[in-house]
Amino acid sequence: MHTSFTGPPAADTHPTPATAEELERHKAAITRLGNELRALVEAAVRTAATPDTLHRVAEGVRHVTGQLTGRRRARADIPEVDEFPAGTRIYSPVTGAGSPLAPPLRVTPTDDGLIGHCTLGIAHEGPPGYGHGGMSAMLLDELMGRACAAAGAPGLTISLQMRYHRPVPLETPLRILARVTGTDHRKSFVTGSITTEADPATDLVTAEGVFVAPDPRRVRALFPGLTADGDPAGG
Ligand SMILES: CCCCCCCCCCCC(=O)SCCNC(=O)CCNC(=O)[C@H](O)C(C)(C)COP(=O)(O)OP(=O)(O)OC[C@H]1O[C@@H](n2cnc3c(N)ncnc32)[C@H](O)[C@@H]1OP(=O)(O)O
Repeated sequence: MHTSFTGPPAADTHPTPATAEELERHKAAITRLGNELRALVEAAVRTAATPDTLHRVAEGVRHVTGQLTGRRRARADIPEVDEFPAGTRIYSPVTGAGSPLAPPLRVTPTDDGLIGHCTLGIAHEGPPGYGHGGMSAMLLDELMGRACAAAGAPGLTISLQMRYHRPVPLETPLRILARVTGTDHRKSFVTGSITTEADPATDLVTAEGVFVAPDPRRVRALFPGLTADGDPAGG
């Protein structure tokens, strides 16, 4: 089990979860906080509250933030609830239930790749009422990278070619697909697309990417939180 937190224990924290049940409890708590944070972010970018109210809320948020800064994981640590690189990434800005940045994208396998489902909010806006192009790239980069991992060749993006055919509507259920189309040594070639759930025949965004499984001699340096066999470090 990976011990992901460092620094002195604080009085308001609990010991690192060790059992599967405790890990599930920890995941549920992280997810609950993520849900509340996403609601806060969406409310913050939508509100028409007065400056006085915004100042008052900002004070409250500052107080809340102060409750989470006592005990932190180090930058490259892999959270113990994660299954890196192919499974749960609980703080991923794309799929992470615990990240206020993530829609979050829910990923399931298909016959030949992966499918993701999410709905973008006003916090992800580019053109008024539509998704930011960088969000589309982030959704596709993540799902295409996960498709490589699901195919047994986890890798990092070395190129991502985006094509924006039509704007991506906000507050509309989306369907994202990713599929590995070929491999060449450590390289995987991957395609992806974004459509709405309601009209899966109309591509809004498509992408072609190349992902490279890092040279095994470089993996340790790139990801110090992993052991040589690819499992999270820490016993
Ligand atoms: C455990 C996994 C966890 C995987 C964890 C997955 C998390 C998914 C996250 C979502 C996806 C991301 O955001 S990924 C983050 C964005 N991407 C990155 O930061 C990657 C930055 N790039 C790198 O660090 C490096 O290029 C690596 C590690 C990917 C590859 O380095 P390497 O292992 O030393 O490999 P190297 O021998 O140089 O290259 C192998 C082949 O790929 C080609 N190649 C390498 N880099 C490039 C490049 N930038 N542009 C063009 N081609 C390139 C080389 O020419 C060579 O082709 P040939 O001569 O054999 O033909």
